[in-house]
Amino acid sequence: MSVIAVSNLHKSFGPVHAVKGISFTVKAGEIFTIIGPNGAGKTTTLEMIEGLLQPDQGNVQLLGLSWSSHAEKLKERIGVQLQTSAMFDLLTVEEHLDVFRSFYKRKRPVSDIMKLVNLQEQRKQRVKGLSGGQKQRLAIGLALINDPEVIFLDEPTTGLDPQARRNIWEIILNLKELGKTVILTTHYMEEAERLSSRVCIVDQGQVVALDTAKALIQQISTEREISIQGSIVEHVQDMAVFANKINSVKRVETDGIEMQLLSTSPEQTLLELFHYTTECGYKVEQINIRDWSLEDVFIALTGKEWRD
Ligand SMILES: Nc1ncnc2c1ncn2[C@@H]1O[C@H](COP(=O)(O)OP(=O)(O)OP(=O)(O)O)[C@@H](O)[C@H]1O
Repeated sequence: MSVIAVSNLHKSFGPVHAVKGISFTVKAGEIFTIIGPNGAGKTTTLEMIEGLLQPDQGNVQLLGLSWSSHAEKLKERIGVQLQTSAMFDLLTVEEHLDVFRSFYKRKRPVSDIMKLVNLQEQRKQRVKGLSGGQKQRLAIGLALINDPEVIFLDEPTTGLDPQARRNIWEIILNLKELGKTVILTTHYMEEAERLSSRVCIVDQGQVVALDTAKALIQQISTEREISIQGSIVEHVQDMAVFANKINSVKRVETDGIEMQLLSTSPEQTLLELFHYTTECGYKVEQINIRDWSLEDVFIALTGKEWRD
């Protein structure tokens, strides 16, 4: 069943056509990630689904309901963490959760939330003393206080250090374990690849691609890049001549003691190549098989470099 169904969403701000006909559906229990560069239209799309912005055109169905007829019901059933959260510097973590809890009929115990977002030790700490990562975890905790079925997280890890980012990833994966549906936006390709059930790549207000990260990556190429480092330039040149004759090898380039191959079957290519180097007594110092990433998908589909 679709928890979210958006069709043909459009939104302009004056002359800026920020969202140009976005459509997708999100299934129950998915971590659905909208990824795209700055200004791609991610937040605008999210805010139209969250009921914070009125679309100029198009339709949003959330939990089978629409904002125009069921706003109050929907607010009880969703949780929203905005890109920037206004908090009260002098209130503690626990006090924040208590205040937000009072806004809802349906609620989860504060102790549960503190455990979920790993803030038990900071429960008596005032917000002004929290680190960036802790503040962000509290913002997520506030979005969870009504035990929502659908949780919207708008760039929850932007600006955080790698460890703090990983802590948030863990929370998001736990939400999936709890059966929640999570809609996430991010700039970070690695994050999208690690967390998402499906990834929606957005650029200039439009969906460029939508699928699992694995399927998107497979779609751009069945070829893999293999880098090999030898020890003597002449040997590497011989290896390149040999590699060029291997059926599964589509391209060979050398640069000094480095050789790069594009292969449709890395295992087969390496097997044949090692057979050759062993026979010739050539030394191979290092091998690296590069995985394609979502970044490669973005570049292949838009012709643009990814700007993190
Ligand atoms: N309230 C607004 N008034 C005017 N222009 C806006 C407004 N909100 C967004 N825009 C413009 O709409 C476009 C899409 O913005 P949006 O914030 O949705 O992008 P985004 O993908 O979320 O970007 P970021 O990753 O930087 O948050 C941008 O060109 C932005 O400047």
